[in-house]
Amino acid sequence: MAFQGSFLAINLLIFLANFLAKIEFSVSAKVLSRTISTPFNRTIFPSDFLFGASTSTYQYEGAWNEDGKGPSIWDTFAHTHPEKILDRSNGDIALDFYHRYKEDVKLAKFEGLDAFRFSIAWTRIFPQGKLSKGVNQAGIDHYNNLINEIIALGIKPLVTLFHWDVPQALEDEYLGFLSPKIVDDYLDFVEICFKHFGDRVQLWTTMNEPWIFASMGYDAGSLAPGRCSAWRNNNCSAGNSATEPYIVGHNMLLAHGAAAKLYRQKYKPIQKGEIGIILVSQWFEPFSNKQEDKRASKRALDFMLGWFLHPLTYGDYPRTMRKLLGKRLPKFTPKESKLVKESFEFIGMNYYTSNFAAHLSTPPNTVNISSGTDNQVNQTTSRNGKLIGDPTGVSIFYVAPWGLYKLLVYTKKYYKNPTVYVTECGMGESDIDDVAKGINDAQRVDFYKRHIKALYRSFRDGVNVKGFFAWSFFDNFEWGSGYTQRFGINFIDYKNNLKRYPKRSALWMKRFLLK
Ligand SMILES: N=C(CCCS[C@@H]1CC(=O)N(Cc2ccccc2)C1=O)N[C@@H]1O[C@H](CO[C@@H]2OC[C@@H](O)[C@H](O)[C@H]2O)[C@@H](O)[C@H](O)[C@H]1O
Repeated sequence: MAFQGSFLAINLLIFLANFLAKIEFSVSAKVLSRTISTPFNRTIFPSDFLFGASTSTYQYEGAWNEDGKGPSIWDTFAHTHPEKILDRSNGDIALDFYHRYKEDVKLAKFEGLDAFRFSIAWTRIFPQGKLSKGVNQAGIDHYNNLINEIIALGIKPLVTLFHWDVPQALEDEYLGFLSPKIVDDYLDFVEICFKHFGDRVQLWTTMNEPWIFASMGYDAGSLAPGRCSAWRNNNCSAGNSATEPYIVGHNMLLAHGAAAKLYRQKYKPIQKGEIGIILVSQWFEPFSNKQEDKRASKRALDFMLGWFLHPLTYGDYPRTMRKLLGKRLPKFTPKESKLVKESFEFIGMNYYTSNFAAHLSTPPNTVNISSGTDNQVNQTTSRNGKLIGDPTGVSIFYVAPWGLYKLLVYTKKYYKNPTVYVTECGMGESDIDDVAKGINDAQRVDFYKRHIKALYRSFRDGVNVKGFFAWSFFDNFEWGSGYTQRFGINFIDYKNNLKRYPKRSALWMKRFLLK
């Protein structure tokens, strides 16, 4: 197998890692004393703190039409809109994780991971999206085998039930999450998962990043299903960037609430697991000490994190959204508000980068309206000529570990200190094809050292954080960027049978985890 085939390479890498790690772990006491005592390894966190790595179906599995799987909107989107993918690629094969998961999970074990996050493809379970159109036993078998492989190696599965791959059949029938009809079909799907996998899965998340799905899929039109207003000129066949993101976000919250209610009433009493939802936010640093910029920062956080976490915590959208959006923002009925409020045991938080937030002096655009500008914030990545953080291979991401700390402390302060798992955190490089260059990811080692220290500071300051998952376990299909961006702690050689190679960051993680 590819992993065994590169075992010699790994031994050489371990030697390199040992040499480098002696440098990287001997962080000077002065530097650490300001934040944490030496040594810098997992023992500074509680023994049950989970360190893991994250993946997702469409970005990893491939086998897009194998073993009875039906098409998702991502299969359709990537096949019909190759122009929206930087390298015109798709996830038909991806990393072939569908067939190679046994060796891949063994690599996760080798690297010392406590937990492994993956998502379940709705259309492997319901090829036509709904129970009445048939259950695909081969899909159930696949995820049973994957979960059994993970458990057998003593690793904890953290399962994402929906990572953007809506069944195409439901998009065709009623436009997917634009319709409240999806709640019942989603509920049938998650119930099959609870029933068949819940005896071994203790950490469930209902969906990944509703903010990105709603904003990129229905405002920008850059991700599936690729809907947007005509004025965006983004080759969208239909859509309304001013209203559809909020309709979709609302139905996602209702679907989440219904799933959480089902789990808590019917499965949790027996299976004793926990259910949450995965949100994403940047940190928004006020551009200046001016009150208007501090208000802009709060507004930006309301429109990205609060859009979902405020209803989940308090039962309604943030006041700023209500005030600025008026009728464009759906209302919760009393029953819906009750369904959504406190409908989680933990929050998954995905963090990548920070922006400066400044008051927008120009009046809002009242002609070409989009959810992306509704917050009336001028977001920048530099201030007075100084970048917000070190640049990375992804033009919109800068290294800002302090932003993770601030975001977590903000969540503690404004959202009742929920239990949090950082379910994605990572950086990307671009235009790397050479294995030797790709595995020597010194910046990513520095990225993880700095972000785990920031995480520790938040933990020490009372944030109820329970885990940290790297995005991503492997380089993978990065949506609109295709395979041009690499976020993995393990390298994929796309030019040589998708061979896997641990990067320096994976070997650093292994030593940090004392494995
Ligand atoms: N990155 C995010 C959201 C970050 C929000 S911050 C900012 C806002 C925004 O529109 N984008 C672009 C974007 C677009 C699509 C997906 C992700 C990110 C941002 O990165 N989510 C996670 O990002 C991971 C990395 O996403 C990459 O981020 C950089 C983009 O250039 C690239 O296309 C995307 O795949 C995905 O692989 C995971 O599936 C997804 O859960």
